[in-house]
Amino acid sequence: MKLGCIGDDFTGSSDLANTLAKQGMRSVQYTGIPTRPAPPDVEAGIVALKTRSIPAADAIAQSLAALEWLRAQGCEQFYFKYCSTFDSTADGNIGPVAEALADALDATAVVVCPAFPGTGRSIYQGHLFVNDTLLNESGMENHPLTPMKDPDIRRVLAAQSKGAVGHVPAGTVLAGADAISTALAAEATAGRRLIVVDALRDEDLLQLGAACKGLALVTGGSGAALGLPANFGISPQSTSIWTGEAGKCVALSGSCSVATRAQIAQHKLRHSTLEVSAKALFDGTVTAQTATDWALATEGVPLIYSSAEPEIVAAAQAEYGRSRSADAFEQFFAEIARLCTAAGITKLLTAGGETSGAIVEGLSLSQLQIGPEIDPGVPALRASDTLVLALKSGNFGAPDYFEKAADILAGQHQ
Ligand SMILES: Nc1ncnc2c1ncn2[C@@H]1O[C@H](COP(=O)(O)OP(=O)(O)OP(=O)(O)O)[C@@H](O)[C@H]1O
Ligand SMILES: O=C(O)[C@@H](O)C(=O)CO
Repeated sequence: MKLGCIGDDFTGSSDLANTLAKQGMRSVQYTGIPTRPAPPDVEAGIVALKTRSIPAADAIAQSLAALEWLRAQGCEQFYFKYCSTFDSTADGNIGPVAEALADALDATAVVVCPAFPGTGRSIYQGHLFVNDTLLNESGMENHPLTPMKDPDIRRVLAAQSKGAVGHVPAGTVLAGADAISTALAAEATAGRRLIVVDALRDEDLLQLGAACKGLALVTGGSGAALGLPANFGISPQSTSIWTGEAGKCVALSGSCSVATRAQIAQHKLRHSTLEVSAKALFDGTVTAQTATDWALATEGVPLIYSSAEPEIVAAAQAEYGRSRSADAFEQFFAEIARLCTAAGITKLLTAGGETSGAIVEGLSLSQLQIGPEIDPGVPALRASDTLVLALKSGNFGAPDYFEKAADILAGQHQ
């Protein structure tokens, strides 16, 4: 294994695996830390954790354990994947985990770059944009678990970190890999170890990738990984043959992101949907069993969702508690996934990083093979001979995502 990756959530890990696979790396996504060595042909191992919004000390401990396993596989470079919208709480966990990994690896210059131009995320003057809006005006300010209220990534990171935060501005990035390398070294010499790097275009990320050759640790969204495979002499190639699965597809969404809500609205035009409110969940009016029974009896691509507008989520959190309602929905969806697969469902679509993490863990899926890209950042995945799935990050995907994803999981639209 050449590149060892640690993802702070499951959809984000599949986003990174998708990028590396498209760039030609033989990539496998692991659910948590594997207990056995990886086969020798795996070039990039992505250990997916669910550490984005847990206490920082737990996130550090799990990330260091993942690092240890990846080191034992012989990796030459390590990558910490977090969200392209820098999702984190006031306590972390991006800064604390990045610093702990840097300590463990003796890394003195660590790139911090959540840019992902393919999905509209760019960084200019240390500020993160989602398309043409600043992060804190993009809808992310209302995120149920990690509301992002400050677009200045340098300031957000500094508040979570022990050390000073550096910056490589766009002017330097546009000058290319050598200029970026020099600037990274200068920031490191000045004692600024975590260094936010501006990036607007894929070309900037390819230059950044070249500048990262030889650095022990790189951190970012999936975009900052774009140029890393080339450092290992690996070039883009077409992905392996995807055969898909016959049978029924069920979609589950606990994602309250703007993009998911638009996708649900579009899906409703042609398919049946079942909305589950926090009240229905806590009252027991809807259970995982009744929701599963509904899905199994419904034609098309049935979608069960708790996704709701920010005001509805805020009211549920006020009544039932933020983490209690999040946990209850996550366990609800995980149980539906277990019941569905036990009933012979072969295709699952899940929306939302936390939701997808709970489902993948609930199904005890140990590793995922990367298939074709459905939309930027979302690959089709094969979990076993009888189960394929796609884990969609909240704000990813086109409005027709659910129907398109179901088709691709079925082996159509190739
Ligand atoms: N109606 C609701 N009321 C309160 N909490 C909810 C509701 N629906 C979902 N949740 C919780 O909100 C959280 C949504 O986070 P999740 O990561 O799944 O989606 P997302 O934030 O859109 O995706 P991503 O993290 O990929 O951007 C989950 O913990 C989920 O259980
Ligand atoms: O980087 C992203 O935006 C996604 O891969 C993700 O992590 C969202 O949860």
